[in-house]
Amino acid sequence: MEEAIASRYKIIKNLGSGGFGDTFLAQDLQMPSARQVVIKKLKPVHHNNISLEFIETLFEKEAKVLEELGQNCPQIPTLYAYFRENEEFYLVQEYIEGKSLAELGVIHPNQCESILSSLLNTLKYVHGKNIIHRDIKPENIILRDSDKLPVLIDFGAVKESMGAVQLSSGSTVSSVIIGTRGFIPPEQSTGRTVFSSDLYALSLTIIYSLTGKYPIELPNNNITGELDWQSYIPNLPLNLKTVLEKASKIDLAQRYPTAQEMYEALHLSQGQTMAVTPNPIDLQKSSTPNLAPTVLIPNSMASVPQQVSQVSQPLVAPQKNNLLVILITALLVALGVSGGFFVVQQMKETQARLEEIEKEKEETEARLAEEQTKREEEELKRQESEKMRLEAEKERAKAEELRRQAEIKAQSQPQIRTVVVNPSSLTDGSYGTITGSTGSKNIRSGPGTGYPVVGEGYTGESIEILDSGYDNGGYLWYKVYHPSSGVTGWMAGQLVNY
Ligand SMILES: Nc1ncnc2c1ncn2[C@@H]1O[C@H](COP(=O)(O)OP(=O)(O)OP(=O)(O)O)[C@@H](O)[C@H]1O
Repeated sequence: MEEAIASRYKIIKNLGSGGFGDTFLAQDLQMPSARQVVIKKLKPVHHNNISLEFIETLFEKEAKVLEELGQNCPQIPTLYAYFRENEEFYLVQEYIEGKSLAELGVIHPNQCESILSSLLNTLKYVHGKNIIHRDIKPENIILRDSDKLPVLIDFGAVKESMGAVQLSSGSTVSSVIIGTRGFIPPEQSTGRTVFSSDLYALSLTIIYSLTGKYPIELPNNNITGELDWQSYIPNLPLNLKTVLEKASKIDLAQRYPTAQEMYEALHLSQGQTMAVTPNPIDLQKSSTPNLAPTVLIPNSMASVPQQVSQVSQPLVAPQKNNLLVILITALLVALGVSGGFFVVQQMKETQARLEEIEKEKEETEARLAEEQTKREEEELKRQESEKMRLEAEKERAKAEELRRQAEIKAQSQPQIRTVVVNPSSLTDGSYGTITGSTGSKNIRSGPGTGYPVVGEGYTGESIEILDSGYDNGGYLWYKVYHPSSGVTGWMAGQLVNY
Protein backbone atom coordinates (compact mmCIF):
# COMPACT_ATOMS: atom_id res chain seq x y z
CA MET A 1 0.00 0.00 0.00
CA GLU A 2 1.25 3.49 -0.80
CA GLU A 3 2.31 5.50 2.27
CA ALA A 4 1.34 9.02 1.29
CA ILE A 5 -0.85 10.67 -1.31
CA ALA A 6 0.23 13.81 -3.13
CA SER A 7 3.14 14.09 -0.64
CA ARG A 8 0.68 15.58 1.82
CA TYR A 9 -1.68 12.94 3.14
CA LYS A 10 -0.12 10.18 5.20
CA ILE A 11 -2.24 7.06 4.92
CA ILE A 12 -3.29 5.58 8.25
CA LYS A 13 -5.44 2.73 6.93
CA ASN A 14 -7.60 1.53 4.08
CA LEU A 15 -11.29 2.03 4.94
CA GLY A 16 -12.66 0.13 2.00
CA SER A 17 -12.36 -0.71 -1.66
CA GLY A 18 -15.31 -0.52 -3.99
CA GLY A 19 -16.04 -0.70 -7.69
CA PHE A 20 -14.59 2.74 -8.30
CA GLY A 21 -11.48 2.78 -6.18
CA ASP A 22 -10.28 2.86 -2.61
CA THR A 23 -11.09 4.88 0.49
CA PHE A 24 -8.38 5.73 3.02
CA LEU A 25 -8.17 7.29 6.45
CA ALA A 26 -5.19 9.67 6.34
CA GLN A 27 -3.51 12.54 8.15
CA ASP A 28 -3.17 15.91 6.51
CA LEU A 29 0.50 16.68 7.13
CA GLN A 30 0.14 20.27 5.94
CA MET A 31 -2.34 21.18 8.66
CA PRO A 32 -0.89 22.18 12.05
CA SER A 33 -3.21 19.70 13.77
CA ALA A 34 -2.37 17.00 11.20
CA ARG A 35 -6.12 16.42 11.20
CA GLN A 36 -7.56 13.13 10.07
CA VAL A 37 -9.23 13.09 6.68
CA VAL A 38 -10.94 10.57 4.46
CA ILE A 39 -9.50 10.25 0.95
CA LYS A 40 -11.51 8.67 -1.81
CA LYS A 41 -9.44 7.60 -4.81
CA LEU A 42 -11.52 7.12 -7.96
CA LYS A 43 -10.52 5.42 -11.19
CA PRO A 44 -12.36 6.02 -14.47
CA VAL A 45 -14.21 2.93 -15.66
CA HIS A 46 -14.05 3.60 -19.42
CA HIS A 47 -11.73 5.86 -21.20
CA ASN A 48 -11.69 4.33 -24.65
CA ASN A 49 -13.75 6.87 -26.43
CA ILE A 50 -13.53 9.67 -23.94
CA SER A 51 -10.53 11.66 -22.79
CA LEU A 52 -9.33 11.86 -19.21
CA GLU A 53 -9.59 15.62 -19.53
CA PHE A 54 -13.28 15.30 -20.25
CA ILE A 55 -13.78 13.04 -17.23
CA GLU A 56 -11.82 15.55 -15.20
CA THR A 57 -14.24 18.28 -16.21
CA LEU A 58 -17.20 16.17 -15.08
CA PHE A 59 -15.38 15.21 -11.88
CA GLU A 60 -14.66 18.84 -11.06
CA LYS A 61 -18.28 19.77 -11.65
CA GLU A 62 -19.49 17.08 -9.25
CA ALA A 63 -16.78 17.87 -6.71
CA LYS A 64 -17.94 21.51 -6.67
CA VAL A 65 -21.45 20.32 -5.89
CA LEU A 66 -20.10 18.19 -3.03
CA GLU A 67 -18.15 21.19 -1.79
CA GLU A 68 -21.27 23.31 -1.70
CA LEU A 69 -23.33 20.61 -0.01
CA GLY A 70 -20.66 19.97 2.61
CA GLN A 71 -20.19 23.66 3.33
CA ASN A 72 -23.84 24.32 3.98
CA CYS A 73 -25.13 21.16 5.57
CA PRO A 74 -23.55 19.85 8.80
CA GLN A 75 -24.84 16.37 8.06
CA ILE A 76 -22.75 16.01 4.92
CA PRO A 77 -18.94 15.76 5.24
CA THR A 78 -17.02 18.89 4.28
CA LEU A 79 -14.98 18.54 1.12
CA TYR A 80 -11.47 19.84 1.85
CA ALA A 81 -9.85 19.25 -1.54
CA TYR A 82 -10.09 17.47 -4.85
CA PHE A 83 -7.45 16.80 -7.44
CA ARG A 84 -6.25 14.53 -10.18
CA GLU A 85 -2.95 12.67 -10.01
CA ASN A 86 -1.94 10.72 -13.10
CA GLU A 87 -5.04 8.80 -14.15
CA GLU A 88 -6.75 8.88 -10.79
CA PHE A 89 -9.05 11.36 -9.12
CA TYR A 90 -9.07 12.20 -5.43
CA LEU A 91 -11.60 13.67 -2.98
CA VAL A 92 -10.34 14.72 0.45
CA GLN A 93 -13.16 14.89 2.97
CA GLU A 94 -13.91 15.52 6.61
CA TYR A 95 -13.55 12.36 8.70
CA ILE A 96 -16.80 11.60 10.52
CA GLU A 97 -16.19 9.74 13.74
CA GLY A 98 -19.01 7.34 14.52
CA LYS A 99 -20.63 4.13 13.44
CA SER A 100 -22.63 3.48 10.28
CA LEU A 101 -26.22 2.27 10.54
CA ALA A 102 -24.95 -1.01 9.07
CA GLU A 103 -22.58 -1.37 12.01
CA LEU A 104 -25.24 -0.39 14.54
CA GLY A 105 -27.77 -3.04 13.44
CA VAL A 106 -31.21 -2.93 15.06
CA ILE A 107 -32.15 0.45 16.52
CA HIS A 108 -35.16 1.36 18.70
CA PRO A 109 -38.15 2.63 16.67
CA ASN A 110 -38.13 6.02 18.43
CA GLN A 111 -34.51 6.60 17.45
CA CYS A 112 -35.24 5.36 13.93
CA GLU A 113 -37.96 7.95 13.69
CA SER A 114 -35.61 10.78 14.71
CA ILE A 115 -32.95 9.53 12.29
CA LEU A 116 -35.52 9.43 9.49
CA SER A 117 -36.77 12.90 10.34
CA SER A 118 -33.25 14.28 10.42
CA LEU A 119 -32.26 12.66 7.12
CA LEU A 120 -35.42 13.93 5.45
CA ASN A 121 -34.31 17.42 6.42
CA THR A 122 -30.90 16.73 4.87
CA LEU A 123 -32.57 15.40 1.72
CA LYS A 124 -34.85 18.43 1.50
CA TYR A 125 -31.72 20.51 1.25
CA VAL A 126 -29.89 18.18 -1.14
CA HIS A 127 -32.88 17.78 -3.47
CA GLY A 128 -33.44 21.53 -3.27
CA LYS A 129 -30.05 21.84 -4.99
CA ASN A 130 -31.32 19.42 -7.65
CA ILE A 131 -28.96 16.69 -6.47
CA ILE A 132 -29.98 13.07 -5.98
CA HIS A 133 -27.77 11.03 -3.67
CA ARG A 134 -28.40 7.70 -5.54
CA ASP A 135 -26.82 5.34 -3.02
CA ILE A 136 -28.57 5.72 0.32
CA LYS A 137 -28.05 2.57 2.39
CA PRO A 138 -27.08 1.66 5.98
CA GLU A 139 -23.34 1.74 5.09
CA ASN A 140 -23.60 5.32 3.85
CA ILE A 141 -25.14 6.86 6.95
CA ILE A 142 -22.82 7.45 9.90
CA LEU A 143 -24.27 8.26 13.32
CA ARG A 144 -21.75 10.86 14.43
CA ASP A 145 -20.32 10.26 17.93
CA SER A 146 -20.24 13.92 18.90
CA ASP A 147 -23.93 14.81 18.43
CA LYS A 148 -25.59 11.51 17.43
CA LEU A 149 -26.83 13.08 14.21
CA PRO A 150 -26.91 10.99 11.03
CA VAL A 151 -24.37 12.07 8.41
CA LEU A 152 -24.89 11.21 4.75
CA ILE A 153 -21.73 10.09 2.94
CA ASP A 154 -20.74 8.76 -0.49
CA PHE A 155 -22.78 10.75 -3.01
CA GLY A 156 -23.16 8.85 -6.26
CA ALA A 157 -22.87 11.55 -8.93
CA VAL A 158 -19.11 11.91 -8.61
CA LYS A 159 -18.74 8.16 -9.13
CA GLU A 160 -21.08 8.35 -12.09
CA SER A 161 -18.69 10.79 -13.74
CA MET A 162 -16.04 8.03 -13.70
CA GLY A 163 -18.21 5.95 -16.03
CA ALA A 164 -18.81 8.66 -18.65
CA VAL A 165 -19.02 7.50 -22.27
CA GLN A 166 -19.74 9.39 -25.45
CA LEU A 167 -22.71 8.30 -27.60
CA SER A 168 -22.51 8.37 -31.39
CA SER A 169 -24.95 11.30 -31.26
CA GLY A 170 -22.26 13.25 -29.40
CA SER A 171 -24.01 13.41 -26.05
CA THR A 172 -22.38 12.08 -22.92
CA VAL A 173 -23.97 9.56 -20.56
CA SER A 174 -22.73 7.46 -17.71
CA SER A 175 -22.27 3.78 -18.41
CA VAL A 176 -22.72 2.90 -14.76
CA ILE A 177 -25.81 2.84 -12.62
CA ILE A 178 -24.96 3.86 -9.09
CA GLY A 179 -26.90 2.21 -6.31
CA THR A 180 -27.06 -0.94 -4.28
CA ARG A 181 -29.18 -3.99 -5.00
CA GLY A 182 -32.24 -4.07 -2.79
CA PHE A 183 -32.10 -0.36 -2.08
CA ILE A 184 -32.64 1.00 -5.58
CA PRO A 185 -36.19 1.30 -6.89
CA PRO A 186 -37.16 0.06 -10.38
CA GLU A 187 -36.92 3.46 -12.10
CA GLN A 188 -33.32 3.87 -10.90
CA SER A 189 -32.26 0.54 -12.33
CA THR A 190 -33.46 1.71 -15.71
CA GLY A 191 -31.47 4.93 -15.39
CA ARG A 192 -34.42 7.20 -14.61
CA THR A 193 -33.57 8.26 -11.09
CA VAL A 194 -35.88 10.81 -9.42
CA PHE A 195 -35.97 12.44 -5.98
CA SER A 196 -38.33 9.79 -4.68
CA SER A 197 -35.73 7.14 -5.58
CA ASP A 198 -33.69 8.50 -2.65
CA LEU A 199 -36.81 8.38 -0.44
CA TYR A 200 -37.36 4.73 -1.42
CA ALA A 201 -33.76 3.86 -0.49
CA LEU A 202 -34.07 5.84 2.74
CA SER A 203 -37.23 3.97 3.76
CA LEU A 204 -35.50 0.62 3.16
CA THR A 205 -32.50 1.84 5.15
CA ILE A 206 -34.76 2.68 8.10
CA ILE A 207 -36.52 -0.69 7.68
CA TYR A 208 -33.04 -2.25 7.99
CA SER A 209 -32.44 -0.32 11.24
CA LEU A 210 -35.82 -1.47 12.59
CA THR A 211 -35.55 -5.13 11.61
CA GLY A 212 -31.83 -5.81 11.15
CA LYS A 213 -32.72 -7.22 7.73
CA TYR A 214 -31.43 -6.12 4.32
CA PRO A 215 -34.12 -5.88 1.61
CA ILE A 216 -32.86 -9.03 -0.08
CA GLU A 217 -33.32 -10.91 3.20
CA LEU A 218 -37.00 -9.93 3.44
CA PRO A 219 -39.79 -11.96 1.79
CA ASN A 220 -41.78 -10.16 -0.88
CA ASN A 221 -45.26 -10.35 -2.30
CA ASN A 222 -45.09 -12.21 -5.62
CA ILE A 223 -47.78 -10.05 -7.21
CA THR A 224 -46.98 -6.53 -6.04
CA GLY A 225 -43.28 -6.99 -5.31
CA GLU A 226 -43.76 -5.16 -1.99
CA LEU A 227 -41.54 -6.37 0.85
CA ASP A 228 -43.08 -7.96 3.91
CA TRP A 229 -41.15 -6.29 6.71
CA GLN A 230 -44.05 -5.33 8.98
CA SER A 231 -44.32 -8.78 10.53
CA TYR A 232 -40.77 -8.44 11.88
CA ILE A 233 -41.69 -5.40 13.96
CA PRO A 234 -45.36 -5.71 14.97
CA ASN A 235 -45.57 -2.88 17.51
CA LEU A 236 -44.25 -0.11 15.30
CA PRO A 237 -45.79 3.34 15.83
CA LEU A 238 -48.52 3.73 13.22
CA ASN A 239 -47.20 6.97 11.72
CA LEU A 240 -43.75 5.54 11.11
CA LYS A 241 -45.22 2.35 9.61
CA THR A 242 -47.55 4.28 7.28
CA VAL A 243 -44.79 6.59 6.07
CA LEU A 244 -42.34 3.73 5.44
CA GLU A 245 -44.99 1.70 3.61
CA LYS A 246 -45.77 4.56 1.26
CA ALA A 247 -42.16 5.54 0.65
CA SER A 248 -41.17 1.96 -0.19
CA LYS A 249 -43.90 1.38 -2.79
CA ILE A 250 -42.61 -0.19 -6.00
CA ASP A 251 -44.95 2.02 -7.97
CA LEU A 252 -43.34 5.42 -8.21
CA ALA A 253 -46.71 7.17 -8.47
CA GLN A 254 -47.76 5.86 -5.06
CA ARG A 255 -44.68 7.16 -3.26
CA TYR A 256 -43.93 10.56 -1.74
CA PRO A 257 -42.67 12.73 -4.57
CA THR A 258 -40.57 14.96 -2.29
CA ALA A 259 -38.70 14.79 1.00
CA GLN A 260 -40.82 17.70 2.19
CA GLU A 261 -44.04 15.69 1.76
CA MET A 262 -42.59 12.65 3.44
CA TYR A 263 -41.33 14.78 6.32
CA GLU A 264 -44.74 16.39 6.73
CA ALA A 265 -46.48 13.02 6.63
CA LEU A 266 -44.13 11.67 9.30
CA HIS A 267 -44.95 14.49 11.66
CA LEU A 268 -48.55 15.23 10.71
CA SER A 269 -49.64 11.64 11.10
CA GLN A 270 -48.72 11.91 14.76
CA GLY A 271 -51.63 14.37 14.97
CA GLN A 272 -49.36 16.95 16.50
CA THR A 273 -47.94 20.31 15.67
CA MET A 274 -45.26 20.44 13.04
CA ALA A 275 -42.02 19.14 14.43
CA VAL A 276 -39.38 21.36 15.82
CA THR A 277 -36.62 19.11 14.47
CA PRO A 278 -33.59 21.33 13.98
CA ASN A 279 -32.90 21.69 10.33
CA PRO A 280 -29.32 20.76 9.49
CA ILE A 281 -28.96 23.70 7.16
CA ASP A 282 -29.76 26.05 9.99
CA LEU A 283 -27.43 24.29 12.37
CA GLN A 284 -24.92 25.42 9.82
CA LYS A 285 -21.17 25.06 9.93
CA SER A 286 -20.72 28.79 9.33
CA SER A 287 -19.78 31.12 12.10
CA THR A 288 -23.24 32.64 12.74
CA PRO A 289 -23.92 32.05 16.42
CA ASN A 290 -27.26 31.84 18.28
CA LEU A 291 -29.17 30.50 15.38
CA ALA A 292 -32.55 29.31 16.53
CA PRO A 293 -33.83 25.91 15.41
CA THR A 294 -36.49 26.18 12.77
CA VAL A 295 -40.16 25.43 12.70
CA LEU A 296 -41.40 24.34 9.31
CA ILE A 297 -44.26 26.34 7.96
CA PRO A 298 -46.93 23.71 7.27
CA ASN A 299 -48.13 24.83 3.87
CA SER A 300 -44.80 25.94 2.61
CA MET A 301 -43.91 24.21 -0.67
CA ALA A 302 -40.31 25.38 -0.49
CA SER A 303 -37.71 22.78 0.26
CA VAL A 304 -35.62 25.09 2.41
CA PRO A 305 -37.54 25.76 5.59
CA GLN A 306 -38.01 29.19 7.04
CA GLN A 307 -36.60 30.18 10.32
CA VAL A 308 -39.16 31.53 12.74
CA SER A 309 -39.17 30.76 16.39
CA GLN A 310 -37.67 28.36 18.84
CA VAL A 311 -41.05 27.43 20.28
CA SER A 312 -43.29 24.81 18.76
CA GLN A 313 -46.42 26.36 17.35
CA PRO A 314 -49.82 24.89 16.48
CA LEU A 315 -50.06 23.86 12.88
CA VAL A 316 -52.97 26.20 12.16
CA ALA A 317 -54.26 28.94 14.41
CA PRO A 318 -58.02 28.24 14.91
CA GLN A 319 -59.22 31.77 14.13
CA LYS A 320 -57.40 31.71 10.80
CA ASN A 321 -58.88 28.38 9.67
CA ASN A 322 -61.37 29.68 7.13
CA LEU A 323 -59.01 32.07 5.45
CA LEU A 324 -56.36 29.39 5.28
CA VAL A 325 -58.75 26.85 3.74
CA ILE A 326 -59.61 29.37 0.99
CA LEU A 327 -55.95 30.12 0.38
CA ILE A 328 -55.04 26.43 0.22
CA THR A 329 -57.92 25.72 -2.18
CA ALA A 330 -56.82 28.59 -4.46
CA LEU A 331 -53.25 27.37 -4.32
CA LEU A 332 -54.28 23.82 -5.16
CA VAL A 333 -56.36 24.98 -8.15
CA ALA A 334 -53.42 27.03 -9.44
CA LEU A 335 -51.09 24.12 -8.91
CA GLY A 336 -53.57 21.77 -10.55
CA VAL A 337 -53.54 23.82 -13.75
CA SER A 338 -49.82 24.42 -13.90
CA GLY A 339 -49.05 20.92 -12.75
CA GLY A 340 -51.30 19.29 -15.31
CA PHE A 341 -48.49 18.60 -17.71
CA PHE A 342 -46.30 17.25 -14.93
CA VAL A 343 -49.05 14.90 -13.76
CA VAL A 344 -49.64 13.60 -17.30
CA GLN A 345 -45.92 13.08 -17.67
CA GLN A 346 -45.80 11.18 -14.36
CA MET A 347 -48.78 9.06 -15.43
CA LYS A 348 -47.09 8.21 -18.71
CA GLU A 349 -43.92 7.19 -16.89
CA THR A 350 -45.89 5.08 -14.42
CA GLN A 351 -47.84 3.47 -17.27
CA ALA A 352 -44.58 2.67 -19.06
CA ARG A 353 -43.14 1.22 -15.88
CA LEU A 354 -46.27 -0.89 -15.31
CA GLU A 355 -46.00 -2.23 -18.86
CA GLU A 356 -42.37 -3.05 -18.18
CA ILE A 357 -43.31 -4.85 -14.94
CA GLU A 358 -46.07 -6.74 -16.82
CA LYS A 359 -43.55 -7.78 -19.49
CA GLU A 360 -41.03 -8.86 -16.87
CA LYS A 361 -43.82 -10.85 -15.17
CA GLU A 362 -44.75 -12.60 -18.43
CA GLU A 363 -41.11 -13.40 -19.13
CA THR A 364 -40.65 -14.76 -15.63
CA GLU A 365 -43.80 -16.90 -15.97
CA ALA A 366 -42.62 -18.30 -19.33
CA ARG A 367 -39.23 -19.06 -17.85
CA LEU A 368 -40.81 -20.75 -14.82
CA ALA A 369 -43.11 -22.85 -17.09
CA GLU A 370 -40.09 -23.91 -19.16
CA GLU A 371 -38.18 -24.83 -16.02
CA GLN A 372 -41.21 -26.78 -14.75
CA THR A 373 -41.45 -28.80 -18.02
CA LYS A 374 -37.74 -29.52 -17.84
CA ARG A 375 -38.10 -30.63 -14.23
CA GLU A 376 -41.04 -32.92 -15.15
CA GLU A 377 -39.07 -34.49 -18.03
CA GLU A 378 -36.13 -35.08 -15.74
CA GLU A 379 -38.44 -36.62 -13.13
CA LEU A 380 -39.91 -38.99 -15.76
CA LYS A 381 -36.42 -40.02 -16.83
CA ARG A 382 -35.46 -40.55 -13.23
CA GLN A 383 -38.56 -42.70 -12.57
CA GLU A 384 -37.86 -44.74 -15.74
CA SER A 385 -34.29 -45.49 -14.75
CA GLU A 386 -35.42 -46.27 -11.18
CA LYS A 387 -37.96 -48.77 -12.60
CA MET A 388 -35.22 -50.41 -14.69
CA ARG A 389 -32.95 -50.54 -11.71
CA LEU A 390 -35.67 -52.21 -9.59
CA GLU A 391 -36.39 -54.77 -12.32
CA ALA A 392 -32.70 -55.63 -12.64
CA GLU A 393 -32.57 -55.90 -8.88
CA LYS A 394 -35.56 -58.28 -8.92
CA GLU A 395 -33.91 -60.44 -11.60
CA ARG A 396 -30.73 -60.57 -9.59
CA ALA A 397 -32.66 -61.57 -6.44
CA LYS A 398 -34.51 -64.25 -8.40
CA ALA A 399 -31.24 -65.67 -9.75
CA GLU A 400 -29.76 -65.57 -6.28
CA GLU A 401 -32.78 -67.44 -4.86
CA LEU A 402 -32.45 -70.12 -7.53
CA ARG A 403 -28.78 -70.45 -6.77
CA ARG A 404 -29.49 -70.69 -3.03
CA GLN A 405 -32.14 -73.35 -3.52
CA ALA A 406 -29.81 -75.36 -5.76
CA GLU A 407 -27.17 -75.13 -3.06
CA ILE A 408 -29.60 -76.29 -0.35
CA LYS A 409 -30.65 -79.17 -2.55
CA ALA A 410 -27.07 -80.07 -3.26
CA GLN A 411 -26.26 -79.95 0.43
CA SER A 412 -29.21 -82.19 1.31
CA GLN A 413 -27.85 -84.82 -1.09
CA PRO A 414 -25.75 -87.23 0.96
CA GLN A 415 -22.13 -87.11 0.11
CA ILE A 416 -20.16 -90.32 0.34
CA ARG A 417 -16.65 -90.20 1.42
CA THR A 418 -15.34 -93.63 1.54
CA VAL A 419 -12.16 -94.07 3.41
CA VAL A 420 -10.53 -97.36 4.13
CA VAL A 421 -9.50 -97.23 7.76
CA ASN A 422 -7.53 -100.36 8.10
CA PRO A 423 -7.33 -102.14 4.77
CA SER A 424 -5.23 -105.01 6.16
CA SER A 425 -7.90 -105.80 8.74
CA LEU A 426 -10.69 -105.70 6.15
CA THR A 427 -9.91 -109.02 4.73
CA ASP A 428 -12.38 -111.84 4.44
CA GLY A 429 -13.44 -113.14 7.80
CA SER A 430 -13.28 -109.77 9.68
CA TYR A 431 -16.20 -110.03 12.11
CA GLY A 432 -17.75 -107.79 14.68
CA THR A 433 -20.94 -107.69 16.74
CA ILE A 434 -23.90 -105.32 16.86
CA THR A 435 -23.72 -103.33 20.10
CA GLY A 436 -25.69 -100.63 21.96
CA SER A 437 -29.06 -100.76 23.75
CA THR A 438 -31.22 -103.85 23.23
CA GLY A 439 -33.35 -103.76 20.09
CA SER A 440 -33.14 -103.51 16.32
CA LYS A 441 -30.51 -101.42 14.53
CA ASN A 442 -30.82 -100.02 10.99
CA ILE A 443 -28.72 -101.20 8.11
CA ARG A 444 -28.63 -98.52 5.36
CA SER A 445 -27.71 -98.48 1.70
CA GLY A 446 -24.93 -95.91 2.33
CA PRO A 447 -22.85 -94.37 5.17
CA GLY A 448 -25.25 -91.77 6.61
CA THR A 449 -28.72 -91.41 8.07
CA GLY A 450 -29.84 -89.86 4.74
CA TYR A 451 -29.63 -93.26 3.06
CA PRO A 452 -32.64 -95.58 3.00
CA VAL A 453 -32.87 -98.48 5.46
CA VAL A 454 -32.24 -101.82 3.70
CA GLY A 455 -32.35 -104.15 6.66
CA GLU A 456 -32.21 -104.62 10.44
CA GLY A 457 -29.87 -106.36 12.86
CA TYR A 458 -30.15 -106.98 16.66
CA THR A 459 -27.82 -106.25 19.53
CA GLY A 460 -25.40 -109.08 20.04
CA GLU A 461 -25.68 -110.51 16.48
CA SER A 462 -22.49 -111.07 14.60
CA ILE A 463 -21.70 -109.20 11.38
CA GLU A 464 -18.99 -109.39 8.76
CA ILE A 465 -17.08 -106.06 8.24
CA LEU A 466 -16.55 -105.32 4.54
CA ASP A 467 -15.54 -101.66 4.37
CA SER A 468 -15.64 -98.37 6.30
CA GLY A 469 -16.24 -94.67 5.56
CA TYR A 470 -17.49 -91.35 6.99
CA ASP A 471 -20.79 -89.48 6.67
CA ASN A 472 -21.17 -85.68 6.10
CA GLY A 473 -20.79 -85.04 9.81
CA GLY A 474 -17.46 -86.90 9.89
CA TYR A 475 -18.83 -89.96 11.77
CA LEU A 476 -17.49 -93.43 11.10
CA TRP A 477 -19.69 -96.01 9.39
CA TYR A 478 -19.03 -99.72 8.52
CA LYS A 479 -20.15 -101.64 5.46
CA VAL A 480 -21.37 -104.96 6.89
CA TYR A 481 -22.74 -108.26 5.80
CA HIS A 482 -25.55 -109.41 8.14
CA PRO A 483 -25.60 -113.20 7.93
CA SER A 484 -28.98 -113.63 9.80
CA SER A 485 -30.86 -111.63 7.09
CA GLY A 486 -28.36 -112.01 4.20
CA VAL A 487 -28.38 -108.15 3.82
CA THR A 488 -25.29 -106.13 2.92
CA GLY A 489 -25.37 -102.45 3.97
CA TRP A 490 -23.96 -99.74 6.24
CA MET A 491 -24.16 -99.37 10.01
CA ALA A 492 -23.15 -96.42 12.19
CA GLY A 493 -19.75 -96.96 13.84
CA GLN A 494 -21.10 -96.68 17.42
CA LEU A 495 -23.46 -99.64 16.75
CA VAL A 496 -20.63 -101.95 15.77
CA ASN A 497 -18.24 -103.53 18.14
CA TYR A 498 -15.22 -104.21 15.96
N1 LIG B 1 -16.30 10.89 5.47
C1 LIG B 1 -16.20 9.71 6.07
N2 LIG B 1 -15.98 9.64 7.39
C2 LIG B 1 -15.83 8.43 8.01
N3 LIG B 1 -15.87 7.26 7.37
C3 LIG B 1 -16.09 7.29 6.06
C4 LIG B 1 -16.26 8.50 5.33
N4 LIG B 1 -16.46 8.20 4.02
C5 LIG B 1 -16.40 6.86 3.93
N5 LIG B 1 -16.19 6.31 5.15
C6 LIG B 1 -16.08 4.88 5.46
O1 LIG B 1 -15.16 4.30 4.57
C7 LIG B 1 -15.57 3.01 4.16
C8 LIG B 1 -15.58 2.92 2.63
O2 LIG B 1 -16.45 3.91 2.18
P1 LIG B 1 -16.97 4.29 0.76
O3 LIG B 1 -18.44 4.20 0.80
O4 LIG B 1 -16.44 5.62 0.43
O5 LIG B 1 -16.34 3.31 -0.25
P2 LIG B 1 -16.74 1.85 -0.66
O6 LIG B 1 -18.05 1.46 -0.05
O7 LIG B 1 -15.58 1.01 -0.32
O8 LIG B 1 -16.87 1.94 -2.20
P3 LIG B 1 -17.97 2.52 -3.15
O9 LIG B 1 -17.49 3.88 -3.48
O10 LIG B 1 -17.96 1.59 -4.32
O11 LIG B 1 -19.29 2.54 -2.41
C9 LIG B 1 -16.93 2.79 4.79
O12 LIG B 1 -16.80 1.98 5.94
C10 LIG B 1 -17.39 4.15 5.19
O13 LIG B 1 -18.19 4.11 6.36
